[in-house]
Amino acid sequence: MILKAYAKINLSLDIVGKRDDGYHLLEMIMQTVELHDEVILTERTSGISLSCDKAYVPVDERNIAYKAAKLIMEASGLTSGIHIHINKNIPVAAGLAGGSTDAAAVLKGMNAMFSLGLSHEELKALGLKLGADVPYCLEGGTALCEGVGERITKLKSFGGHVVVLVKPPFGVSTKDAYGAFNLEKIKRHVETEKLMDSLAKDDLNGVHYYSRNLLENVVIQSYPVIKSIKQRVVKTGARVTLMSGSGPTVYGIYENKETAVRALDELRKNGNEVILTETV
Ligand SMILES: C[C@](O)(CO)[C@H](O)COP(=O)(O)OP(=O)(O)OC[C@H]1O[C@@H](n2ccc(N)nc2=O)[C@H](O)[C@@H]1O
Ligand SMILES: Nc1ncnc2c1ncn2[C@@H]1O[C@H](COP(=O)(O)OP(=O)(O)OP(=O)(O)O)[C@@H](O)[C@H]1O
Repeated sequence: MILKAYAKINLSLDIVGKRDDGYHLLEMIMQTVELHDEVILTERTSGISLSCDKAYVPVDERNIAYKAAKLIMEASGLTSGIHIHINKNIPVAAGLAGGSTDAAAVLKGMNAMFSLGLSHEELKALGLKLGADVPYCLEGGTALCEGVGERITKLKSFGGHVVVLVKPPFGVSTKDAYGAFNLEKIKRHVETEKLMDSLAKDDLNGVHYYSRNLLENVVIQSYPVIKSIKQRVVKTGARVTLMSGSGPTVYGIYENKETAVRALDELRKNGNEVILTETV
């Protein structure tokens, strides 16, 4: 079974509280982009094995796709085994939910492949055990995500917009990004309702005005280059520019493909990985 595991960008990320276990309560708008990993599932007699076309991705129990297979096997009592192969196209530790989306694909794929009969809600509950972004990855599209990310409200699709992703040559740990954040210092939160209105009207001026990510400033403190990448993305004509998730990927949303294509060479300087994609 071959599955497409799509990346996401954050059109916003607001932090509204903190749980006793250290997890942050969020209000964020997530958007799927066309960029995806390919996850190939093959039945084997027993056990779990994993391979990946990129050497820097772990292929043992540390891989979240491996953990997803283990979890769904335990939850369903499945005795057959599985081989997972990942063709990795999504940059790693990038704020694009690369690992979470592979895990979501394994949960969804194995449920279908072995007719395990788990409901969508049951899959989401299993996904949440693996990571806060997994329930959204099972859903996809344009969505408001609350709680730690698991309370999902589907929104009118903001699909069809041209996006350029700019990933500088380093990763950011999600844990460190949240760890550096101080809620008491925040004076102005994201105007999520207004952003949702702008998205529903496909109003790029409004999206530009209201899209915000509260992790952006804390991550820029450690990696100031993210700020200059944002400025460069704006200069190439992007209508909306923001850091995705816990970073370091910065994205630009462009009015049309021609402007985006012209931006690619300029943004590729300084060792950045640059990917042309679109919202879906
Ligand atoms: C930054 C985002 O990608 C935005 O969508 C997510 O909030 C992160 O989701 P994720 O990578 O699936 O996160 P997890 O793997 O569950 O958690 C990694 C670490 O991030 C922090 N974390 C994560 C989610 C959340 N709502 N609050 C947090 O404080 C915790 O310290 C946790 O140990
Ligand atoms: N299937 C996987 N794909 C990519 N990275 C994985 C995978 N499984 C485990 N990892 C490890 O997880 C870490 C985070 O990578 P990932 O790409 O999931 O981060 P991210 O894009 O920032 O995710 P998020 O946006 O959900 O925080 C990396 O250090 C990587 O080695």
